[in-house]
Amino acid sequence: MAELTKELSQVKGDRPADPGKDVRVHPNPDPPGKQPLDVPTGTPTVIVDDLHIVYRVYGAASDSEKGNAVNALTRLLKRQGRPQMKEVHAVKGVTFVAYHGDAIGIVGRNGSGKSTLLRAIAGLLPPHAGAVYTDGQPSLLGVNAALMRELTGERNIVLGCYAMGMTPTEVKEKYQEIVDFSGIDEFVQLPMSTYSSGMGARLRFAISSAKTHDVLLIDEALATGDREFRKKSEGRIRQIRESAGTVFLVAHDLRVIEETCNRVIWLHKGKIKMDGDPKEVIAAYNKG
Ligand SMILES: Nc1ncnc2c1ncn2[C@@H]1O[C@H](COP(=O)(O)OP(=O)(O)OP(=O)(O)O)[C@@H](O)[C@H]1O
Repeated sequence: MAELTKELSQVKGDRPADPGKDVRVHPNPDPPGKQPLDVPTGTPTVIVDDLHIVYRVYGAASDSEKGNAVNALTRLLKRQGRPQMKEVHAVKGVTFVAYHGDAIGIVGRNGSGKSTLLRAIAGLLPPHAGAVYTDGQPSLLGVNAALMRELTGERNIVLGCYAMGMTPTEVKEKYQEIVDFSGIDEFVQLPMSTYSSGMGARLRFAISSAKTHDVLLIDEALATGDREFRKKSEGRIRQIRESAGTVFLVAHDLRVIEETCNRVIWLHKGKIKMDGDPKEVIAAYNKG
């Protein structure tokens, strides 16, 4: 771990000092015998080092109890609760380095750990083991701009922009652009509870992408928009990449990934099965 941290600071040392940036580290104690990650030179934005994420579900039935009425009755008669704790090992030793300008698509079957990985990079889930190092503040689309259903689109835009750290002047400058990009028109004056799921997703994307992000994490947000909005969103993602950010994109629509990303990571049962050129990885994923 110390080796990795040293190498990261050496890589950062090659670049001009940027006081606005920081390196956030979400480490956990190394498992014994772990080898340090071999970090290639360049300008990494995210380093995921042998990351393990484990969910703990309290009160969950163990496998032997599932659907077993006798067990349920016995527990009831003995006045036993269900204290069992079940662990779900969602991400199992994932390691990779993302660079400035990367747009990385993450593919995998349902339950393979895609959303969990994004949430861990965003710092929303603590590692069980391993670590995530990020250069700057990662933003998970739709979470950082925490929108409130009972408030109007207008209020959500203003609050969402403030939540992302914009100044009042920046909010004023960006407001109309966000409304136009989202395409929600006069609905902006109505509470978000009146929006369709597609409209909500469009507004969320418009707010979140109005700010230049160091690391933008997008989880299926493009899936709900229509074709026209998807095209606009892809253009916005390209802009973010060009402004030297890094984008992670989870989408079940492989066309979106292929058209938007320069690299694809295939997760299978919590592990990386393949990491590389979008065409090659998607072809292998479609076969396997
Ligand atoms: N809050 C949670 N509590 C317990 N287990 C969870 C939780 N969230 C996810 N899991 C489990 O972790 C594993 C990975 O889930 P995750 O949502 O990351 O997969 P995914 O690849 O994003 O799936 P999908 O394509 O269906 O969205 C699954 O086994 C899932 O059941």
